[in-house]
Amino acid sequence: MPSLNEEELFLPSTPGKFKDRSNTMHRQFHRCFASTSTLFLWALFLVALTASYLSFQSFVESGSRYLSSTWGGIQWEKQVRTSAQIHRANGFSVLVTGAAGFVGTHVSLALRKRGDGVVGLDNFNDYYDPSLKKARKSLLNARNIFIVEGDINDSPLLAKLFDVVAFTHVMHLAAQAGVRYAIENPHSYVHSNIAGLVALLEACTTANPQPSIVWASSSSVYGLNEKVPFSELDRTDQPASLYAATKKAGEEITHTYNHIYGLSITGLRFFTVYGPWGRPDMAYFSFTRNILQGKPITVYRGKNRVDLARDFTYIDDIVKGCVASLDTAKKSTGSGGKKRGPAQYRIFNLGNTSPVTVPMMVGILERQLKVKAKKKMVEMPGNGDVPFTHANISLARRELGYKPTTDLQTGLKKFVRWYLSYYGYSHGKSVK
Ligand SMILES: O=C(O)[C@H]1O[C@H](OP(=O)(O)OP(=O)(O)OC[C@H]2O[C@@H](n3ccc(=O)[nH]c3=O)[C@H](O)[C@@H]2O)[C@H](O)[C@@H](O)[C@H]1O
Repeated sequence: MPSLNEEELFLPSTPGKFKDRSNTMHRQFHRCFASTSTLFLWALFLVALTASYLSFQSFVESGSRYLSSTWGGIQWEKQVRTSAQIHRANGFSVLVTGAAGFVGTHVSLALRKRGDGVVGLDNFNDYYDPSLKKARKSLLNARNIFIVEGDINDSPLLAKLFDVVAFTHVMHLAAQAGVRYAIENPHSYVHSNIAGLVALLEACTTANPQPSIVWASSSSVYGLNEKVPFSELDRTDQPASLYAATKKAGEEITHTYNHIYGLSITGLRFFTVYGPWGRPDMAYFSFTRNILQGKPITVYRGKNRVDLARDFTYIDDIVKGCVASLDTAKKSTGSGGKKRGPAQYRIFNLGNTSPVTVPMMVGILERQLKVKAKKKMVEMPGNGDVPFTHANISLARRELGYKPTTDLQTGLKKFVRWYLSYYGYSHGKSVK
């Protein structure tokens, strides 16, 4: 049986019909043309199929990003706008980064209390117990302050925030804190204190209007300086920790943005801030916990058994310094990403001006808690600590009217009262 040729394969057979050879050429041409256009149609179909598959994929991806994202959407924008609303004459709308942090929470509350609009931003990382940050968030939510959950490195998020609200000020407190933790996790400092800072400044630069920026530097920039008290005019090129180095870098970076883009910048060098809702990684906080739980505490000592000392500064005094900085900040001068004139650039020490040694701080805690600490005196490990800090605050006093009023005894009393009410205290064991 003869096999079917290609022509027959693709044409329906017409049994009993004579095949007219005179039309063969024409038919072949026609079929050839028909098969080319079929191929073309197939190719077109495949291209269309691939294109729709790819666009479906990107739709699915963006959709899932939207669904998994903690920000965005009409409801979210409404919450941001409402939170940013100003409730006093000539008030501010302030973006507070690190709003669920220790200082961020207190500053946000103070601003809201006087009628400023406040939108918080915090990534709720687990450097220390995130449940404390969530509790601070609840505190803020109860005062109608909305906290956006997100990272300062998230440029689309920052752009969106500035798109939704014309912030007059940014209070930038988000950072990787802690002096000694930098040995364990150096990259976290670069991520938050360098890359995150740059991402924020970029967003502020292109925002219209550009906000004025007040941000947290640190007393640690004075590093190994021996001349006391530390003045803003002193050298700051001998950092003893990566934390200090990133804060110092922040001062240089903000200066660059001030110079090129006209951003108004105020950097605040905080001196060992303490108080209610504080950071559990700090000595006064972890000592309190250990003392109550009957656990030993490690007290570092300097060379030749010299006690370490800090210019411990109470949170309420720091808040006053932050708010005064916002109040006295001049407007940024840039617009459309371009500088239009010189802009304000300031740096202030915010300390207490009366250093206290660490063993004295422990003594105060013992008296407040009515429990004797099990002290282990250990030579200060060379992991970033400095032997003492002491702020000269003349500049802040003159320019901001800054005047700290809380001594360590009074401040720790308030802290201990908060600690016991928050964590509870039963039979020497702290709960929660
Ligand atoms: O001013 C700042 O810019 C920084 O202040 C804070 O750093 P510090 O002044 O180092 O505070 P903190 O850790 O409470 O140690 C206090 C004292 O206790 C000693 N210390 C500490 C721990 C310990 O186990 N034993 C001990 O003796 C220790 O040797 C030190 O002498 C912030 O954490 C930091 O984020 C930054 O803001």
